[in-house]
Amino acid sequence: MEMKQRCWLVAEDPAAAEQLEAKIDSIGWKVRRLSPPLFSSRLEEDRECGVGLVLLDGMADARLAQLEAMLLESHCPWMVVAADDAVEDASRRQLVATLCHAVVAPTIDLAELDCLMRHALPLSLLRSGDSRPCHREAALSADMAEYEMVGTSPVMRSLFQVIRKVAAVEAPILIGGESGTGKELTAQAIHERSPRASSSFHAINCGALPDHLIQSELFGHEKGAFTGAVHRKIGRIEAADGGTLFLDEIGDLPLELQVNLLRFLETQSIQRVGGLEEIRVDVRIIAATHVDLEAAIEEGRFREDLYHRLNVLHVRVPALREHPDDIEVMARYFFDRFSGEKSARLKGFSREALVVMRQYAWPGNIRELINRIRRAMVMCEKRLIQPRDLGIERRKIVRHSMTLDQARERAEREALVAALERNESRVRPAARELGVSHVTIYRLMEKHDISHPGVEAEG
Ligand SMILES: Nc1ncnc2c1ncn2[C@@H]1O[C@H](COP(=O)(O)OP(=O)(O)OP(=O)(O)O)[C@@H](O)[C@H]1O
Repeated sequence: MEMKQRCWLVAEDPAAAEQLEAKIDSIGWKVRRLSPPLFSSRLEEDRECGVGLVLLDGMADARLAQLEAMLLESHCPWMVVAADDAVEDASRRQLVATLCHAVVAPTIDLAELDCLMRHALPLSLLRSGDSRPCHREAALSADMAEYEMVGTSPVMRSLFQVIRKVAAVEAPILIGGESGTGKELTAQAIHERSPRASSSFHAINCGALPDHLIQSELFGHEKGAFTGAVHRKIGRIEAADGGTLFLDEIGDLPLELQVNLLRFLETQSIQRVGGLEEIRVDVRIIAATHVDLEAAIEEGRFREDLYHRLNVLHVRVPALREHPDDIEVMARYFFDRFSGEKSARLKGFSREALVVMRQYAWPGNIRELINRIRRAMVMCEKRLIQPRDLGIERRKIVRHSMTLDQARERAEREALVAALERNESRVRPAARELGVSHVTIYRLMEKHDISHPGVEAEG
C-alpha cells in the first residue's frame, strides 16, 4: 500500500476546515489539522508534513500575528487558500506575499491543487537545514553525514566512492585539485574512514613554514642541535605516530627535505635533527598539491622518485565549476551553517542570485563560495540575497564564460562519470551505453583524470 503524503491544514473555522480536509484527503493526502491558537512549537507535532495549507477566509485579524510567527519558523512551503478579496487588506497581502508559496482559490480544481502541493514538497527538505535534495538515495546522504562533505552530482559521488576505496588501503595518497576545492577535507574524510580513524589526523602546510623551520617541524630536533634548540622537540611525523599526516602544498617542500621525506617513506623511520637514533614511526602520509607536480619535476623543483612514492594512489578533487549542480545545495548548506550570524529577516537566496552563482566560474572554488555567502548574509538588507550582496556582477560572469570547446570537454567528462557511476564503474557496460569502445573509455578516463575503481597504482 502506498504511503500517504502529509500536509498541514490551518483554519479558524472548524466547518470550513472539515470540508477542505475531506477534499484534500480524497486526492491522497493525510491531513494534520492545526486549529488556533497557532504556536510554532505545534509544528513539532508532525515532522513528516512537507507542505501546508492556510485557509485565510474567515481568519480573524487578531490571529495574523500568530500565523506569521508560525510560518516564519516553518520549513514547509505554505499555500494560501483564499477568495480574491481575502488578500486585499494590506497586512494580509504582505503576509501572503512574503511567507507563502502560492495562493489558490477555494474553487481550485483538486488535481491542480494536488500537483501544486507535490511540486512544493521538495522545498521543505531544502529549507530544513538538511541539504539533501529529497529524491536522492539514502546512501548519498550517508556520505555527506560521514564526511561533512556536501555534493550530490555524479563527480562528487564518484569522489565519495574513491574516498571509500583508498581509505581501506595503507598506501600513500596524492590529492590533486585547485585551491579551495576541498583537498584537506578529502584527506580528513579518508582518515576518518581508514583503520587509523581512532588515532589523530595532523595537517601541515609545507608552503606556510619558512625553509629553516620545516625540517625540525617535520622531523623534530634534539636538545642543542642548533642555536636556540634548548629542548628536545618531537616533530610532526613522530607526533602523528599511529595516525595520518596530511602534507598540504607538497610542491613547496624544499628539495633537501624532499630527500628526507623520501627516506622516511622508504624506511618508515626518522632521525631527529642533531640525533643519530633511528626512530620507527607508523604514519600514513597523504599529500596534496594545487600545482602540476609533473611540470615541477621537469623544471627540477620536485624529485621524481618522491613523486612516484607519494602518488601510489591518486585522488582528484574537482573544481566547483565542474559540478555546478552542487552549487545550490552547497549554498543552502552554508547558509544554514552560518545562520547564527544573519538577521532574522533574511530567508535565503533570490532566484537571480542562484542563477548568477551557477554561471560564475568560482576561481577560488568552495572556499570562495563560503566567503561570498558569509559576506552576503551580513550585507543583505532584503529578505533574500541578491547578486550584488554576493559581489558577483554579470561582467565577471561574461569574462569567465566558457568557450564551446570547454563546454564540450565538460559535457564529455560529465557523461563519462555518470555512465561509469550508473554501471558501478564497469567499463564495458559504460562503453556500450555511450556507444563507444572500451578502449575509448580508458582513453577518456586518462584524459579527464578519472580514477578507475581499482584506483590506479603507480610507482
Ligand atoms: N564538499 C564540500 N562540502 C562542504 N564543504 C566543503 C566541501 N569541500 C570543501 N569544503 C570547505 O571548503 C573550504 C576549503 O576546503 P579545503 O581547505 O579542504 O580546500 P583545499 O583544496 O585543501 O584548499 P587549499 O588548496 O587552499 O589548501 C573548507 O572550509 C572546507 O570545509
